[in-house]
Amino acid sequence: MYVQRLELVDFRSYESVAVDLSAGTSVLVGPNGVGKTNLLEALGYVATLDSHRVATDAPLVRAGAAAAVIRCLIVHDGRELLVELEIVPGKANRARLGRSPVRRARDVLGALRMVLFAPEDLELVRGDPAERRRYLDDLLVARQPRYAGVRADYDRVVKQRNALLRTAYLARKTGGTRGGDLSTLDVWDTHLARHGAELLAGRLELVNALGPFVAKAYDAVAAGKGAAGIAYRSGVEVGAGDRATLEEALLEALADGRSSEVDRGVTLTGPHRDDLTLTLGTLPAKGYASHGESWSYALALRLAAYDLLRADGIEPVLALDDVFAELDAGRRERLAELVGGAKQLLVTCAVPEDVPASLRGARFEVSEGTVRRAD
Ligand SMILES: Nc1ncnc2c1ncn2[C@@H]1O[C@H](COP(=O)(O)OP(=O)(O)OP(=O)(O)O)[C@@H](O)[C@H]1O
Repeated sequence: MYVQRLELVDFRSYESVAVDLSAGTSVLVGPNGVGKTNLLEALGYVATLDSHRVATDAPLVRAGAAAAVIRCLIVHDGRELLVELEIVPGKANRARLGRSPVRRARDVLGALRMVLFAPEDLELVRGDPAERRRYLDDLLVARQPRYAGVRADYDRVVKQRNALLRTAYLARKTGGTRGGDLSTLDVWDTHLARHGAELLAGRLELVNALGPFVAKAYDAVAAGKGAAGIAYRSGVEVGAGDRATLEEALLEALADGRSSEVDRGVTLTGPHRDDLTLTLGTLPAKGYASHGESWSYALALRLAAYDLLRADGIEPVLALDDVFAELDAGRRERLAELVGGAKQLLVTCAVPEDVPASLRGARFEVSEGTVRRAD
């Protein structure tokens, strides 16, 4: 699959821009702050309905504008598919697929498969568990878009269960009598266990499949310095990892933890509290790995995601934001070898010489608000 055209209206720094791309490598060149990452971020948003840089949509809309539009023409198996997203902060996104409106924006997930590596990915190694959960869930959805619905159902249940626990907690704290009714908590436990087990089973299967790809990618990126290993860390006993066992385990854990949840007014059990453990040799990467090792690990996680999708028969778009400036000459060449065969590779850089000659495909010059083909 590859992106043939990207159009943006009032997205980030762009009032209106259109970029015609092709399969193979495209290098987006320009000084710092001119809007190179904004272009990749827009594509990433089409792929995940999320920004890799911000948690809310408001910064994605050009300052002073009310809404942003991303239009993206994708070519997959020789067929063209147009995806259009309108982002209005505080409201649900409006989406079109092939010019027809879709009921929910998440129906566009799967139209564009993309793996984006960006400097922010260092947080995958050094940041909170939420970063690693998002990495897993985005990949889960890229492999099987139905998981977008599973995740949304699970998030809704946690939110409603939390609201119930919180209301009871506040009622108790203020000595009130209203709002302290927890009689529906059992029903919410059942919902949480059902949706949670489905999400958990998906993540466990994913981590199993991903492990060898992470080890291989780290080895390639860091040239044999230590072995990278990943493991899923769950708050419940996962057993064989099948849905029925996980549902039971979650129900049991919810029953065991009921009193502390009621005491604290929040849901403490479930996949929304889990983590992906990253190790280098025998040590955890977080807290132990050097800057360079952490950076290589983050890159390896993205390259592994790319390789796994390819092994599934999905050829995603690969985007590398500002990656070559961080690497010495040897590592640059090795990375170029690893990614050079991508169906579509998008690379950003401030200094064109940082990008190995073997990757010099189409070149685009980015300057404030404009993108110009330069070769
Ligand atoms: N909502 C917005 N409205 C207007 N301008 C914005 C908005 N969000 C970001 N910008 C501008 O976009 C620019 C940053 O663009 P981007 O991050 O794409 O730069 P870049 O070319 O990738 O830079 P670098 O090489 O430093 O990574 C900044 O000048 C910022 O002020």
